[in-house]
This record gives sequence, structure tokens and C-alpha cells, in this order.
Amino acid sequence: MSAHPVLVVMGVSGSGKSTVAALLAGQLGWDYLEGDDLHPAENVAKMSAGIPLTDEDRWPWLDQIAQWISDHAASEMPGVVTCSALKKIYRDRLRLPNVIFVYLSGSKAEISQRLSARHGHFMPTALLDSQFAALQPPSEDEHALLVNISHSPAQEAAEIIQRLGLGAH
Ligand SMILES: Nc1ncnc2c1ncn2[C@@H]1O[C@H](COP(=O)(O)OP(=O)(O)O)[C@@H](O)[C@H]1O
Ligand SMILES: O=C(O)[C@H](O)[C@@H](O)[C@H](O)[C@H](O)COP(=O)(O)O
Repeated sequence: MSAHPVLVVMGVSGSGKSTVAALLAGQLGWDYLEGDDLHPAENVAKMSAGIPLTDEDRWPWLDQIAQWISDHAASEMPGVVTCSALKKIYRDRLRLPNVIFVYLSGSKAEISQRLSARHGHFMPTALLDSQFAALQPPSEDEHALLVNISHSPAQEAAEIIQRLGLGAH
């Protein structure tokens, strides 16, 4: 593992990326980027209207996240960033040597329930089907850390810190 890793917390909308990543960054004292904040207004408008993003919509956004990761590598700073990173080609774009993917995995039923209870967010629950259709869970050779989302956010953050051996830093 890089001495200054960047954790990319990934998964479909509603899997808990923002909640868990904010806890992680706070506990580790690392820089934090909410990847959704880098979506251009057109992407947000599309998703708000219930239209799934295409690869073309996502590339410029992924490039910006990749830039954040590479800036952190260059300045030897660890960090935590949220990014759905649903497809392998997207992760390949982000896969710098300092990156560790943390994949929040759960069933559509469980995530749908959480999205229905989430308010004040642009992403409609109706887009969950297309999120799962696009999702290519990381394969073994991607060495992602798979985390089951049925635990509490605090338990998930503690599990990630423990499994990556970050507690002693
Ligand atoms: N482990 C968890 N257990 C219960 N609820 C959760 C958990 N993680 C997240 N949530 C809730 O589920 C919703 C989606 O989480 P969020 O962090 O916004 O997901 P994402 O960033 O992946 O879209 C939020 O309302 C959040 O409070
Ligand atoms: O690639 C995508 O289709 C989007 O990035 C999507 O996966 C993401 O989830 C949205 O930005 C909504 O934001 P939340 O993940 O916070 O729901």
C-alpha cells in the first residue's frame, strides 16, 4: 500500500458512500472530497430529471476526480473521495498507484429503502435500476476492499480502518 493512500469509496447511489467516507476522513484526519460536487450542472440536471448518465457524461467528471487523486499523490497527501465508479473502465481511469477502492456492497432492496428515506438530495430512487445495470462489481484482481453495508456507518468505518491497517497511523 502507498504510504499516502487515497481511498475511493465506491458503489451505487445510496450505498452509503458519503456517510461512510466522511466518517473515515474525519477519523483519519485526511482530506475529503465529495465526488458528486464535481458533477457539472448538466449531469445533476439529467439525474434530477431521472435520466441516467452516459459514459460521455461521466468521463469529464471522472477526469476531475482523477486529477484530485493525482494532486494528492504528487503532494504525498492521503485522502478519501466518494465516486460511484460503477464500471471497470471508470475505475481504470482512477487507478493510480496511491488508490485503494473501498466497495460498499448491498442489495437493491436495502439500498432502495435507504434512498426512499433520504431527503434533500437530487438523485431519485427511480435511477437505482440503472445504477445496478451499470454496476460491475470489482473483480478479485482489482484488490478492492468489499464492505457489506448492512452494518452501521460507524461499524463500517471502523472495519475499513482495521482491515486496511490504518489505525496505527
Ligand atoms: N450503514 C448505514 N446504515 C443505515 N443507513 C445508512 C447507512 N449508510 C448510509 N445510510 C443512509 O442511507 C442514505 C444513503 O447514504 P449516502 O451516504 O447518501 O449514500 P451515497 O453517498 O452512496 O449516495 C442516507 O440517508 C444515509 O443516512
Ligand atoms: O455515475 C453516476 O451515475 C453518478 O455518479 C451516480 O452514481 C451518483 O450516485 C450520483 O452522483 C448521485 O449521488 P449519490 O451517489 O450521492 O446518490
